[in-house]
Amino acid sequence: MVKCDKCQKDAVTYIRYNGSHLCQGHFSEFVEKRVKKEIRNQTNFNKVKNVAVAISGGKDSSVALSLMHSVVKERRDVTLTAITVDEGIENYRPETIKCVRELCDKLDVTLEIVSFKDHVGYTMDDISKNLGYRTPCAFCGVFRRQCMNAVARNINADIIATGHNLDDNAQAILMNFTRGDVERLARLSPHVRIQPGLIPRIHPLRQIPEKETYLYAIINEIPFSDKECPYWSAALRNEYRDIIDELESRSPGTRHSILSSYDAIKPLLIEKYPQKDLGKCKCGEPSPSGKCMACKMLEDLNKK
Ligand SMILES: Nc1ncnc2c1ncn2[C@@H]1O[C@H](COP(=O)(O)OP(=O)(O)OP(=O)(O)O)[C@@H](O)[C@H]1O
Repeated sequence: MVKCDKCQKDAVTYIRYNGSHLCQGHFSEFVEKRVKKEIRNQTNFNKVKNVAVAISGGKDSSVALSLMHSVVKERRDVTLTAITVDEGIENYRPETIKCVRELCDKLDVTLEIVSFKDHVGYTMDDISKNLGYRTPCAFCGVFRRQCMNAVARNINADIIATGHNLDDNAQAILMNFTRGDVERLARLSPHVRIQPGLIPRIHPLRQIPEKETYLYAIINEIPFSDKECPYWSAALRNEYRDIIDELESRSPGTRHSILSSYDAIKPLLIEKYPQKDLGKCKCGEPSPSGKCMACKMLEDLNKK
């Protein structure tokens, strides 16, 4: 059995991009150190007093909530709330919500659940029957972000932490580069600019590969669901996931390089694409151009 590089215990994993073998304890420490550093870098706790974590019940957001909880519990001046959006996806969301409740009970964190049905009038299963030229994920992403933002604003959250990991971040960066959507690159979260009505989103797990969050959740007995969304195969992201996986397997460390290149040019992107003042849509959500995307999509759906 291969031993841990830091002690005499058996290794549970090999980290290819830095060549280390780690036991359970040292692996957990390796993850926690980087996540806590990211939380500190992305959050100014002198100003942030009310933290929301968007949790779907998957491994990443469940790990994000657990680690945010371990940072926040040492601070009496900061409150933590979990937010879950119930999109109305049969055979998927009910099971994941069960896991969310279990974790919130375990950590004693207040949970706010908001449903598409109540917020936009349709479940995702209803919407999937009337997609038109759009993919289900196009609707789901827009409505979900709107629900998350509205709830976070209602509870006076200063930030929303999501479970986006290193793979998610590298995919988003590559996707926007290859599409030539440079302006959107400047706006990717973690958000560094504060916009009225839009609660900034942070990514505590942005340095952690997906496989590591999975292992961390298992080792630390964090309840989560690994059920897959039935609409997953339609996600545009999947193509970029395959490309990045291939690059990473040939050249370990590629995902970290994509992220650090992006971080190096982000200040220049922000300078080139200065923040547009956000107006307010009639629904109350911030929008750069009058009617927000969610209202436009809803109008399309109502016509059908
Ligand atoms: N239904 C939801 N309710 C609350 N937050 C959500 C929901 N779906 C996604 N999120 C947030 O957006 C992040 C990225 O979404 P994604 O679809 O990749 O998550 P997932 O695969 O369902 O689960 P996870 O990222 O937790 O493993 C999640 O980590 C979570 O923070």
